[in-house]
Amino acid sequence: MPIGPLTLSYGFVIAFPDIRYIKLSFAVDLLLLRHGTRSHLLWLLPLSGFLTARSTRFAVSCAFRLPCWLCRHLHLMFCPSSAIFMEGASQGRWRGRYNLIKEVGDGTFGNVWRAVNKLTGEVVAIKKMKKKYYSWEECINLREVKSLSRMNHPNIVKLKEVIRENDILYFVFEYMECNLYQLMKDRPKLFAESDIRNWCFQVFQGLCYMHQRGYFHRDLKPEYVSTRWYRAPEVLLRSYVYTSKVDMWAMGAILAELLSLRPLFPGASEADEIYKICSVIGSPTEETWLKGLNLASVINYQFPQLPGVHLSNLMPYASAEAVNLVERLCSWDPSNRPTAAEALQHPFFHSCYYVPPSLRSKQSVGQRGPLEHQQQSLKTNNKAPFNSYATSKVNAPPFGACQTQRKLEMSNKINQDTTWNKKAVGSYHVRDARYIPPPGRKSPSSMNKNWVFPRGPSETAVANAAVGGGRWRPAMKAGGTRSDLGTSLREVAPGSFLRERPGCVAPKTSLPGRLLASDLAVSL
Ligand SMILES: Nc1ncnc2c1ncn2[C@@H]1O[C@H](COP(=O)(O)OP(=O)(O)OP(=O)(O)O)[C@@H](O)[C@H]1O
Repeated sequence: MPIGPLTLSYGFVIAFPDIRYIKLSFAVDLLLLRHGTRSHLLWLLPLSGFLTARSTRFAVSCAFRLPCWLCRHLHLMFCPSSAIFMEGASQGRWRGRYNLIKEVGDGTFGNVWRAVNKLTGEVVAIKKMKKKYYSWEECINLREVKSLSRMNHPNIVKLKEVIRENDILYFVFEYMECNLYQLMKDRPKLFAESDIRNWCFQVFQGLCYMHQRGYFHRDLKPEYVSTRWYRAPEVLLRSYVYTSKVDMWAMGAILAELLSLRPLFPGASEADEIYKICSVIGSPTEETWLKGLNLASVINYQFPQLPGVHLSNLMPYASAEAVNLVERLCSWDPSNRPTAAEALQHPFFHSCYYVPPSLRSKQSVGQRGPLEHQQQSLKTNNKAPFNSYATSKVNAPPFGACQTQRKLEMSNKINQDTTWNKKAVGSYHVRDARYIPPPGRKSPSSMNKNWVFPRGPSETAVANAAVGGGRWRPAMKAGGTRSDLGTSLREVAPGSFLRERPGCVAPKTSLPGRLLASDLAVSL
């Protein structure tokens, strides 16, 4: 009789009651003990041997795991925020608590399932990590876990539980019904700007919260699409140090995409990405981004010399405020981009703030709502409401001051008879506006039919300017490909998303704009 190992494993049956094969083994061995080795029960012996071998293996592994288990409980004792961490076993068959409905996504690091909590009926997203985790320490030190467990904001997707069972790690997130890509892809006409304002306001609130706590997302994008399109130039040029301003760049690109239903910088490669940026916002100069020129020279890269276009040509139906915000967010120099807190003060978001009725303009007439009317009266009185921001930026015009100017520029530019404008404005007719899918879903060549960039001789030159000589730079997130900018840059792997639910109106009370922050990085 295999008494020794069994005695050991019985002990662990108590500690880990939901390990089913141990329970089974326990039952079979009891049977053998009761009936001795009666011949008609001899057939049970091989089965018992097999189960006992498993029990032995389990017992040995438990002996190794026990210290980790104790560590985790000590950790829980001293770190209350980690109450979301659960050893699957101690939760008593956590799978029994959730109904897995269907797989909704397959990321680099895990598969995501839609599931329902049987007890509460709550719909959740369960992400099963592909890599095995052999200790709790490994799990607790994961960037995703460390950062998300500290975030508690209505516009940041909630990490509800972290479960480790049989060395497999599961994250239970609140479920997001929709993402920006899904919203845009079947969209037959442009979104109302009030909707875009509402969504972005919420995302900026989430970002503000996150940035103020020393974290940034660094992989904001509408969905599972090319991260490159939203990647800030300092990252493309492999700056050693980058900050939360990379999120602000991405938000500029996303806002523009929402306003026009076309990606703003749809680069087919890294070199092409920089080319696209130059062709939209104009090449950087010593005045606009000296540091960027230095970064480029370090990797032996030469910017194409392009004048850029007025963003209002690319989004002719966007308000001057919206265009101005995109312009500010997509500044070459990160220090010229507003912070999330500053962006929330931008005139584009004025109507998102509640103004008590007593302070609202008495003359609010016509079709404008009182808030919009008040905003309008601020404009006509030429009061830049947030002068502190405006004066702190030497090169940047104050938000309020530029509005009239931008409107004039916009109407002039739309009438200009250039190939760029003709094509851009023509393709932006509201009734024809359709989302241009990312290359993963449609080939870049077919995409170019809809997204026309001025092609000059420099484009090939830029692509060919992918020369060696640059140093390898550590990327903040592993994985990826060889850079076409010459050095072995590791691409910032896609990691996380911007989520929002459609149909929300009141930004302060509803929760559509969520940051799915699985790729949070700590600010340097
Ligand atoms: N909380 C959620 N609610 C709804 N769907 C989600 C949620 N989290 C993830 N998904 C879906 O699962 C997919 C994979 O998400 P996941 O976070 O694993 O990886 P990823 O960040 O998209 O990709 P990668 O890991 O390759 O960067 C997403 O594209 C999304 O469609």
